[in-house]
Amino acid sequence: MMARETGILADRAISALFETGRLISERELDRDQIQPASLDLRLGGKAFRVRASFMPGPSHLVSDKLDRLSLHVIDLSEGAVLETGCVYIVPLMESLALPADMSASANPKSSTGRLDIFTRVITDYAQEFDKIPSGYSGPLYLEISPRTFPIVVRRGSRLSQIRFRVGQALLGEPELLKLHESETLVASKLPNVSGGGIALSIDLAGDKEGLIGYRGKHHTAVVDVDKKAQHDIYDFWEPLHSRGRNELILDPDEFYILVSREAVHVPPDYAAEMTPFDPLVGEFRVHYAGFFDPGFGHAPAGGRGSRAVLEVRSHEVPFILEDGQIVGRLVYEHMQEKPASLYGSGLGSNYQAQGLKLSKHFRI
Ligand SMILES: O=c1ccn([C@H]2C[C@H](O)[C@@H](COP(=O)(O)OP(=O)(O)OP(=O)(O)O)O2)c(=O)[nH]1
Repeated sequence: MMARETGILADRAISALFETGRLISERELDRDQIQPASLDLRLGGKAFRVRASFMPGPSHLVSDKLDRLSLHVIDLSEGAVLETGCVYIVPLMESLALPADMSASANPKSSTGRLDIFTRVITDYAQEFDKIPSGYSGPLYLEISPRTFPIVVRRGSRLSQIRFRVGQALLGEPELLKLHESETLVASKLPNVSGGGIALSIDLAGDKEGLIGYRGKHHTAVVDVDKKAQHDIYDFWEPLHSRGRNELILDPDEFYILVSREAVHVPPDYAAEMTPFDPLVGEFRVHYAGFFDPGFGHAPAGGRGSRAVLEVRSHEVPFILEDGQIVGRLVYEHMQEKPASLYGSGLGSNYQAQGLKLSKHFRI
């Protein structure tokens, strides 16, 4: 099939960006750094502990702000602990020289969101976080603020990811409904399409044992972001069980890992993104709206029945979530072309065919 002109760049096109000097990295790429529709971004060698988060604004470089706001510089070459409640800025190894018709957007990796590590990509002259305007040329920085667990990171750790886009690629509602009819995007009897996205609701009925989710513990040991299956779940998480009512009272400022009631499907020619549910409907939100890869939940890629894992917080007031309540929406975009490798097929993918799944750092 011919590549579309507009759309999200697939793996091959991301590799080509390196070859043409549109993407520059201070070190050779890691083997699995290019994903089906995104590139993982790597931390550089130092972290700046800053007093507070900031936006550079139209007339400032990030480095200008760091000169003013940096309290201490931390060497990441051997690894260092980033503490909860503190804000750090880390220059990333990758930088950009995008063509005029190409923009990009960034998001925490799902593993980062599941650890409640708040991250946002910042560019020079930025007026928005995680958005890289068309034609941007310059460095990338990552703001990091661990919320629940202190973490160990090092030069090369991958916390955030970036997607590249040519033109406008978002599916309108009629197109989204048509795709849902042929491909079942969200396995719901009554698909709810509105606000440009298809709704996901929460499962609070639980599994056979009535497990509905996990609540992060406080004052834990540190999590090394680069190590898989290192930690015992129960040292970091309190399991939550249904007590018959299929509801959960969200405690403000606690962090919850929950799961969607519906299975989710991203066909190979599309990429999806979860957007938080309208906060006007309740003072809670899916905290880290994330990227969903082409092939996630796709049966030929081993994904049948994959649910979406949801990272949920309530703000200001306690809030009762009920089984089946809408908590987020998936928006879909066209890929420019089908990726060479789909999510779940030989990329070391951690979450294909997942149910209620904590991040890869924990062992059962
Ligand atoms: O809020 C989210 C975001 C994503 N996902 C799923 C869909 C996505 O395709 C998959 C992997 O996401 P990502 O690539 O961001 O995670 P990762 O940490 O890089 O894991 P992997 O190593 O499996 O790519 O997790 C969720 O369940 N919930």
